Amino acid sequence: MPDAATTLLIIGAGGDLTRRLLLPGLGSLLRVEPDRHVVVVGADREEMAQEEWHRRVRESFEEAEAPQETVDRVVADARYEVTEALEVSQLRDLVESVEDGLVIYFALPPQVTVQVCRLLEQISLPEGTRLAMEKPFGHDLASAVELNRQATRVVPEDRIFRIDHFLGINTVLNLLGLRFANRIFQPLWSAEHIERVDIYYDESLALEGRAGYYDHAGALIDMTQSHLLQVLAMFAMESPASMDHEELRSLKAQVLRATSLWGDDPVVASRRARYTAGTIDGRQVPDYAAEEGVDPARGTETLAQLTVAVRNQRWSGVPFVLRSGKAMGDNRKEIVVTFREPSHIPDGLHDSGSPDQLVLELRPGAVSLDISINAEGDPLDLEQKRLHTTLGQPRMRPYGEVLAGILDSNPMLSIRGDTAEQMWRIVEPVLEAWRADRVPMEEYEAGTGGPEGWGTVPR
Ligand SMILES: O=C1O[C@H](COP(=O)(O)O)[C@@H](O)[C@H](O)[C@H]1O
Repeated sequence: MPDAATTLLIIGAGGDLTRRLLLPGLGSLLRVEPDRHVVVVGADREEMAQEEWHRRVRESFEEAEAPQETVDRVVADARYEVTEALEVSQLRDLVESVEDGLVIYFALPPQVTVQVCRLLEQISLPEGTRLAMEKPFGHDLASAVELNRQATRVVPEDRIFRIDHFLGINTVLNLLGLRFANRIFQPLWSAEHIERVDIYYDESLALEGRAGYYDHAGALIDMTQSHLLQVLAMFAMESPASMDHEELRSLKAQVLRATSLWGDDPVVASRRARYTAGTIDGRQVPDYAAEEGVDPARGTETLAQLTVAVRNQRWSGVPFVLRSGKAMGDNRKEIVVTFREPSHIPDGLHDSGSPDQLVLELRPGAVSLDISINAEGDPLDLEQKRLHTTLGQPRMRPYGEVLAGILDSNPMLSIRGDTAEQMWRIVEPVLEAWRADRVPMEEYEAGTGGPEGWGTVPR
């Protein structure tokens, strides 16, 4: 951890993301590394009293259980600047008011981020300035290309940090250890032994007051285009020689370049649905179209399923099914690896009839192996049994891990520009097909497992 101070300048500091994720994430990092020297400067166009900013920072840090001494020190250095970031003179004043190593954190929608980047080009930034950007990076492939072009005119690519907090989730990072430090899995990790891979991120949460953002994004952009494709890349990439960030990011980019829609057809490869009124854990959830702030005419999906192929020698013919939804009955957040049938089962051995499966629970963290063994009775009668272990508690919140990387100038847990473009390339045909209504919008009752028949691989 470097001794030098970093200024974390959050543009869009008044928004929901700063309060819900960024400040608590930073607090959790300070819990683990209480001596870190960071000056938190919030900037937004709305007036906010310094006391109010200090209160928000303090509350978030305390909630994350950062030590009191650290909280007091960081709060004392923190400040808020009323700034219209789309005014170049105000932006210049803001940047010039910062003394120490600067990270500009765009807690803004992509359309605004690109405009601020354009203005930054006209401003002389302190040496070594880093940019950190929230997803989505652009709203389609063309805008992602433009955002990348614009951002790299401000600072070089290795100083741009595109945030994906899933890369800071311990169970996602654990894919590296599980795959590359265990002889037992290395030879099995290919189409020769694996029949299919399902990546689920079903949430029982519904809109939670986020219609302003979510109704424009939908499940596909909110989760699949970003987080789930990153999980897929971690799952399917080739083996690195070391944990070098450039190598890891290149291997992820390589696998995403090889990824395309199943059957090369968005109609075959995708499904979408929206929740209707229902009950989740005794809580009444209204029809999505009736949620506050939703424009029913927009036709936003709250559940998306995408089947993709990774077209290389390792994965040829294996479907990867990516699914995520809101207002689901279960918080099913896991990767299910289904192995092929054994090549031969001796006559007289009574198999369980169920395939071997490795289940990697992302939240909460656990690993299970479902295999056929004799549990009781006739020793030649097999049944499916689960070997199960839970993972330890994460040392900090995912945003804390990601922020540590940014503050230390280590891009390992952030998305490289070419990768962001690849993720849009994969989903863009689906978005077009959905806009043209070529894929029906299905419905599911809130609190259920989604429409019937999902989860099967399309033919
Ligand atoms: O980025 C997002 O992620 C969350 C799910 O991640 P979690 O760490 O909170 O489980 C999702 O609910 C949200 O809609 C999305 O924007």
